[in-house]
Amino acid sequence: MARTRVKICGITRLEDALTAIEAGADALGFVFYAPSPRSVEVKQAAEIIAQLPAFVTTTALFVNAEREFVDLVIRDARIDLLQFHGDEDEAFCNSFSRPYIKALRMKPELDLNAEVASFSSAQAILLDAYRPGMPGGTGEIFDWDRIPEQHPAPIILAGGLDSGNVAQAVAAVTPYAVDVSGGVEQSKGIKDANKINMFVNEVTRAN
Ligand SMILES: O=C(O)c1ccccc1N[C@@H]1O[C@H](COP(=O)(O)O)[C@@H](O)[C@H]1O
Repeated sequence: MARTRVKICGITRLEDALTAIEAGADALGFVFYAPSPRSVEVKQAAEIIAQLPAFVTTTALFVNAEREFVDLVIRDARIDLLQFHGDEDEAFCNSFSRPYIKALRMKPELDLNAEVASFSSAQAILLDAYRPGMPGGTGEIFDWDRIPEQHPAPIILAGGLDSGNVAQAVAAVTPYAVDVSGGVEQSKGIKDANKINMFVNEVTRAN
């Protein structure tokens, strides 16, 4: 079985980015969604990213952003991958000069196979908890049994993960990667080094 990749999302400070990389994270996420408490300015993200070592994937998270804004972020920050967390359709997601992952929120009525099929150009599908009125970052888990054993695409598991449940999540779902934000924070937008280290260690232990 391939090693489960780890993405730490909601980075707002260089020290948190470097802590995550030192701990062994594969990818960092930057939230370009103003209502989020983890939202970053483009300049702020660009300055952090410019100081990162090689071989770390940088991800820009958007929620129903204007095309011009996505292009501006790509232009001004060294972004490797886009993450669309809103109601964007495949044509929009696939129209930029970067690969993308599409987040699907696990609404009770969601037809997962059909949704995944409608984003066949995505590099991976991120599955997150559903809470009405919140596009993500809920800190809540969902019923992992809803994910079929045969994954229709590479799955990034998200939603309420922390060092106390991530090993169980990896064992249950065998995702391509896990994504965490709130579970490794000391306060909104500020990461906790101990929590990051414990989280990555738990993923490693589960592999
Ligand atoms: O983190 C946010 O504030 C956020 C806002 C809007 C959309 C997505 C957001 N975060 C993503 O949500 C999931 C789960 O987060 P958590 O671990 O439950 O806090 C993750 O992919 C975050 O990147």
